[in-house]
Amino acid sequence: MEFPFDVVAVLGERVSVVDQHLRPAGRRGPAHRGDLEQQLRTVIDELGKASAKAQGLPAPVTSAARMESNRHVLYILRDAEGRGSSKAAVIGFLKVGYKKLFLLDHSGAHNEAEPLCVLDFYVHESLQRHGYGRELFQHMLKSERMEPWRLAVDRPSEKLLAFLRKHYGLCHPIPQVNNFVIFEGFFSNRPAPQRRPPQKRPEEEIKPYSLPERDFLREEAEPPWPFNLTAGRAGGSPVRGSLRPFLAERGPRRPTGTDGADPIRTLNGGGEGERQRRASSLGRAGR
Ligand SMILES: CC(=O)SCCNC(=O)CCNC(=O)[C@H](O)C(C)(C)COP(=O)(O)OP(=O)(O)OC[C@H]1O[C@@H](n2cnc3c(N)ncnc32)[C@H](O)[C@@H]1OP(=O)(O)O
Repeated sequence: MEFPFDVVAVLGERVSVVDQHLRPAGRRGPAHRGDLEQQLRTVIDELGKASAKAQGLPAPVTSAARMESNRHVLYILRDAEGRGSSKAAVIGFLKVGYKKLFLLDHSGAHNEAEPLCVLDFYVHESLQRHGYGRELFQHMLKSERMEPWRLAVDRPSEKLLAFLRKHYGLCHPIPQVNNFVIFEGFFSNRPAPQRRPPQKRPEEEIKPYSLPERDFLREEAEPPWPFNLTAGRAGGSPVRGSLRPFLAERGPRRPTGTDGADPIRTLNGGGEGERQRRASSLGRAGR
């Protein structure tokens, strides 16, 4: 994907990491340069549009404005300097972020968790199946100190499911009632690597509970059973402290709750009647 400006100056590194401040680490030159900031916004908006088009979505789930209002991280991969075009080109991007979710384990018990989620992923059509997606994904895993089986994926496309199967052996999804997909190993007790605890940040506005990234694309307002039975609607759900401190203090982050609680908390196992309702609910789940 080419732009009428030098993306090397805009993005800096080959894989640039962008957070809500829209200032890629490693970019050369002054930190605040209006033209570079505007160009970065253009790059993010165009990538978001291309990804939405590739996935057949009615609207982009990634834009500069949405980045500013969420604690997500974008990994943007660019071409080598001077290869093909003197201005270099953008190859693709991967967007991740932590979300509070209710997830079902193998036994059908509900677990409250806050996993790192894959929210949007795109490689330019002309460059797919050349290993660039894997390069981006590997960079993200290393940077976030994350194992692939600990990720939740927001409504993965068939291409992404094939990608995860091929590169990470993720082929046994655990059925969920929301649109997130998790895989075998998500609930395993394999110890996660030690992470530096995040620094405290002032309280910020609390986001709706378990709100999938793409929910704004749907008209459906009511969360699926059984989550519509808890304290009212999504915004009224219980919240465990402030949201995870994010990239202002960028550094390794723990997958655990900020209150030190177990990151995956079983809510209930359910009785027989509940299991039957859950089974029928699972049958209704869609993308
Ligand atoms: C949560 C979400 O973001 S869901 C949306 C995911 N994004 C999309 O579907 C947008 C369109 N697709 C893409 O942009 C890319 O194909 C990505 C991002 C999914 C993968 O990036 P790529 O650079 O193609 O991946 P990479 O080259 O590293 O790996 C290739 C593997 O990915 C999978 N894959 C990539 N393209 C396809 C395809 N057209 N059909 C089936 N599988 C595919 C395959 O497993 C492939 O291996 P193979 O060629 O041996 O069959």
